[in-house]
Amino acid sequence: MIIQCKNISKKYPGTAQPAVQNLNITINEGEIVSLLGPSGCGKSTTLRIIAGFEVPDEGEIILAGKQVYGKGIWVPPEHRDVGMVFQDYALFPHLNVIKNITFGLKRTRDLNQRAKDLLKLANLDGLESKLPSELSGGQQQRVALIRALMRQPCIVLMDEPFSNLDASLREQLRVEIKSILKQTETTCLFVTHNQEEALTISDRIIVLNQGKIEQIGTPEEIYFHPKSLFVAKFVSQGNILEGICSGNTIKTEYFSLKVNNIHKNNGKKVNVIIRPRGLKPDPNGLIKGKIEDVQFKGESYECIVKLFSPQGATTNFKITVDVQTKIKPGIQQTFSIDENQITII
Ligand SMILES: Nc1ncnc2c1ncn2[C@@H]1O[C@H](COP(=O)(O)OP(=O)(O)OP(=O)(O)O)[C@@H](O)[C@H]1O
Repeated sequence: MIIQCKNISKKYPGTAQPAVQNLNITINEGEIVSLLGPSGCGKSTTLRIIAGFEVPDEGEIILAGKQVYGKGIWVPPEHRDVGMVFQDYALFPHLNVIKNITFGLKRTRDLNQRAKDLLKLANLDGLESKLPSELSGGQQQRVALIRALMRQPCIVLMDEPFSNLDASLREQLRVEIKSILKQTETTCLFVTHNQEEALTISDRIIVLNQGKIEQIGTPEEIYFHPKSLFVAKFVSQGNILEGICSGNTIKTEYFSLKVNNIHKNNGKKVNVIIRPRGLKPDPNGLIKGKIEDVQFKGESYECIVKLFSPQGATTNFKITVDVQTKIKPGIQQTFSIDENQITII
């Protein structure tokens, strides 16, 4: 185990709520784990506590088997053996690439070889003598990662590493950074508020809400089996309807669904979460709606559909359909439900 955080809590002076509360986190060697949550949920505080830039009020932190906080011990950041990668790259502007990545290290033959290998792996070979200002944002972020890796830290901590880049570059860099981390067998904890980013890059995701852990799991577990409404809404952008179980049917205000294994909930209220691909245009479908908005996303359309209840109520659903689907704003459309895209909580 590379990181063990036990019952970490931190409240900043003068604030009403703790920034993080009773966090228990373990990260295994070679894992890429993301801390995912909305602004202010405590992601950066958690990362900074692990790095040693913030001191928690209580708990214990063990990094690569060494106690760095708790039981009367506090190890300063420079002795924690962690590498940091920041949103704004934090490269030395007056030093070229090779000097940036070897800064503060003894230039031995082994070190030079390591620098060469890592630059090649990050597709930066040939750029050794360039200054940061002569590089693109994606190249600068890869230099920042290589600089962290040069010291062979037990873990790399990344705080929103992609957020300064535009959307297409961000997607490309995610793939490149993941590949570098995996090829170097680096353990990594990274912070993001972007659910798509967390789903694509992580082996496991820790979802934080108001300083507490909502759920920890693989991207698939978090996406397909959210344990709370918060996770369902935040991670899978699910549409939520209240329903009542009756036999193997759930009745909602807008439609009824046949669902297996819900007999034990007979008569109970549940929440039905329908992910964006759960409502499918179907000429034989029984659910009626009106397309309110259509956004082209390249591989798919993201649409807002207004559903009508028999009693005259309406609600807006966010759905995703393939680009082959004939859909445009203003049309009436019938839909069916894809049971694989539903979670009952
Ligand atoms: N130095 C500080 N002093 C007082 N309160 C702070 C301090 N740093 C953070 N906070 C508060 O602690 C809470 C958690 O902040 P934190 O920055 O960890 O959240 P975050 O999830 O990283 O948010 P963001 O994505 O916006 O950076 C917030 O309510 C924030 O206002």
